[in-house]
Amino acid sequence: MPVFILLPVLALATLQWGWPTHALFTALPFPETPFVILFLVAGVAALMRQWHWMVWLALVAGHYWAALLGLQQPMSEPAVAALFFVLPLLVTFLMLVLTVLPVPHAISIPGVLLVFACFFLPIALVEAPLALWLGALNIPDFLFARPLTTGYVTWGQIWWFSASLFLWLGLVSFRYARAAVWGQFGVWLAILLFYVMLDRPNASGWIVLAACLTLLLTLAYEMLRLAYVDELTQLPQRRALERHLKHLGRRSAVCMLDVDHFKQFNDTWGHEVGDQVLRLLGSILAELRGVSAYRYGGEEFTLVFNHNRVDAIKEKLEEARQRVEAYPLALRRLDRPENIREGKSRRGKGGGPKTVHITISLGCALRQSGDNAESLLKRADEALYSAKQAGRNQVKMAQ
Ligand SMILES: Nc1nc2c(ncn2[C@@H]2O[C@H](COP(=O)(O)OP(=O)(O)OP(=O)(O)O)[C@@H](O)[C@H]2O)c(=O)[nH]1
Repeated sequence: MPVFILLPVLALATLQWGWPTHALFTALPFPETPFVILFLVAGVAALMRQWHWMVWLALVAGHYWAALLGLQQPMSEPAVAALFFVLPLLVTFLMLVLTVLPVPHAISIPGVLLVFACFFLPIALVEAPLALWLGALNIPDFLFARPLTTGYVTWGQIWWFSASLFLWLGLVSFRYARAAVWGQFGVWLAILLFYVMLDRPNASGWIVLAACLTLLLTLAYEMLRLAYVDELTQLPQRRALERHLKHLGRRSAVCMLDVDHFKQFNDTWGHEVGDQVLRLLGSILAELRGVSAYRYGGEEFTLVFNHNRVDAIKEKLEEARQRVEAYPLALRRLDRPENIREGKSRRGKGGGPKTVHITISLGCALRQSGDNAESLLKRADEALYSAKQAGRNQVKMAQ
């Protein structure tokens, strides 16, 4: 899980509380540091074609500018207190919307408009008569009360932040456990931290640095996954396998496996269902303990064992074969009727979605003296070929 993406924010929070007077926090290298860092990260994101981060960078920049313009005066001024109350609510809301809804490409007209909106909306709040609006809304007084003797955070903000925190935790743990959402969560945490450490020197600048570092880590993690992880099955792909094979121990084994009659399966059920099968196979292989699974390419997968105990290897491969064979694959989507009337007439006639079963063949080679990665894979491939010849749905060990 890419939790480490939150490290910059957690480190800043820890340092701020542990060593609030540390020289690091007394000054930034130069006043424009946050904007320079924002442009640098935007440059890296553009170089990597990760345009979706532009909207987030615009929002962080807009928030920073709004904080510089509106939150540098005493909190006793009603306009400042109102901005302090409303700005985090707006930014949190925008961040949640940007995480949940699809964002247009940043180099399209809607994308550019969104980048501008995310930058200027927080700044526009500085000029808006917020104190007047809040007064007209008849918000209960206790929401403006401060529960802590230090700092300025109000009960209203605490409620809002807590509700948002639950939403974020739901997003990162259930629907999307992707690095991008952890990065977005990290940026939000950085903004949250700003309101807690508002009275510290250069708080707004340090928050921008923490948010930018979070985005950089997210970018690095996303790029690493792009290079090493197969998008369809979520297994490490061939490049990762090659690295593993380079450092293979003397006692090891490699197994090649592929789906039986997969061409026929694709022709019968369509490529999309074929993809569904590969995804399922990926998740079954990923769950096997004591073995590293890779997508070799197409419908071929590779398993690498860091030992050469034949019985244990055979048992594990047999376990994989049986699990795949026993798994009932529901063909819900393709079984869906062409028109509504047909669908209605079928309903209630029982049966549920059609299920199919697939099988795999496996060939395994134990590493022998003089074997290199290439020869080992070749022998495993030959064993796979003999499993196919022997009737498929079985395990064969190379001689
Ligand atoms: N859906 C889907 N199909 C793929 C993918 N990669 C490769 N294939 C298909 O896998 C099939 C492989 O077919 P073959 O190599 O002839 O093997 P097979 O039909 O499985 O026959 P045997 O291996 O002898 O049992 C081809 O039809 C490819 O199009 C993929 O990512 N998705």
